[in-house]
Amino acid sequence: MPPARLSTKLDYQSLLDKHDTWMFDCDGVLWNGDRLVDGAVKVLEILRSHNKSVLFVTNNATKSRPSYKKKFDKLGVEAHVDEIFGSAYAAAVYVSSVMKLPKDKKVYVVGMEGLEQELASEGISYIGGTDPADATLASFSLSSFTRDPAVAAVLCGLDTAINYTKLSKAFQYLQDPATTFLVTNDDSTYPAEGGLLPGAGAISAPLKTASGREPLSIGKPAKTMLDCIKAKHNFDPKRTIMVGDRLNTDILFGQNGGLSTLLVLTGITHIEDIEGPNASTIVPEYVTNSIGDLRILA
Ligand SMILES: O=C(O)[C@H](O)[C@H](O)COP(=O)(O)O
Ligand SMILES: [Mg+2]
Repeated sequence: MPPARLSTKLDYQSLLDKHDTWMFDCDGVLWNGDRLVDGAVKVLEILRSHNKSVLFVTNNATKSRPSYKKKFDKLGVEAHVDEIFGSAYAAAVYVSSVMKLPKDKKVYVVGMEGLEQELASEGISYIGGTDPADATLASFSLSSFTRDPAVAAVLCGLDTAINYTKLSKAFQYLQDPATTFLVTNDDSTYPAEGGLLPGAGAISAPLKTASGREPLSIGKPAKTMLDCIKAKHNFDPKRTIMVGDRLNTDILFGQNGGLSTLLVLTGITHIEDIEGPNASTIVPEYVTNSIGDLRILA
């Protein structure tokens, strides 16, 4: 069944009446890079004025929840830290609460401050990440590498300072099948301001190729992220809607969780991805151009 294309005030009013909890993806929905989508602030205000629960669910692992709160504040978007769920947070919770990584073990991180901060918040020891010693474009020599025997997992997320040294070190650990291979998410591209950039999936791809291993992906569409939200918020899946810009993460995440799904066309997905001969098999329930369209409810 094709998605319902929202257009009239009645369409948006009906969506508002049917859903108490609104989960918003961030990149490509609320903003692209640091550029807000037109109407995003107003729409969130309208939803809150109707006593709707608003949550933010992002696969972007570059920031911790407190760091995201600073971005929300800087952009003038009302958000509370406990409404924000990022894949860095979900990955840290997974390592601590699901893997139950022993205290004498460590994680080798390919990623940025967000991942490090969330791991630290969960009491997880890590190496790698933004370690200045790894921030080099020099070629990598194994003669200068000493494996840390405490490393029991490799965790890879979006790293805009990726280099051969980080990939080489992570790969050393991944050659041991006992080392757990985790990625925060698999997004192939990142919807930045003005266009697309390589996403987290493009950062972990070299490790998958070199190791021949498939990692466990924590972020959307996996249920781990929803489990993290359920641990902090009560919501009725039947009266919850996931608003996203990527079919194989946001919309699939919503479908996997039994949520309604609203696709917006301000990020990754274009109308030809859901209509016509090359349409995806992942079909959102609703589609609208932008979350700004919901300003009609003002
Ligand atoms: O590359 C990535 O990690 C993702 O493209 C990006 O961060 C997605 O973020 P989201 O759309 O889930 O907010
Ligand atoms: Mg997105």
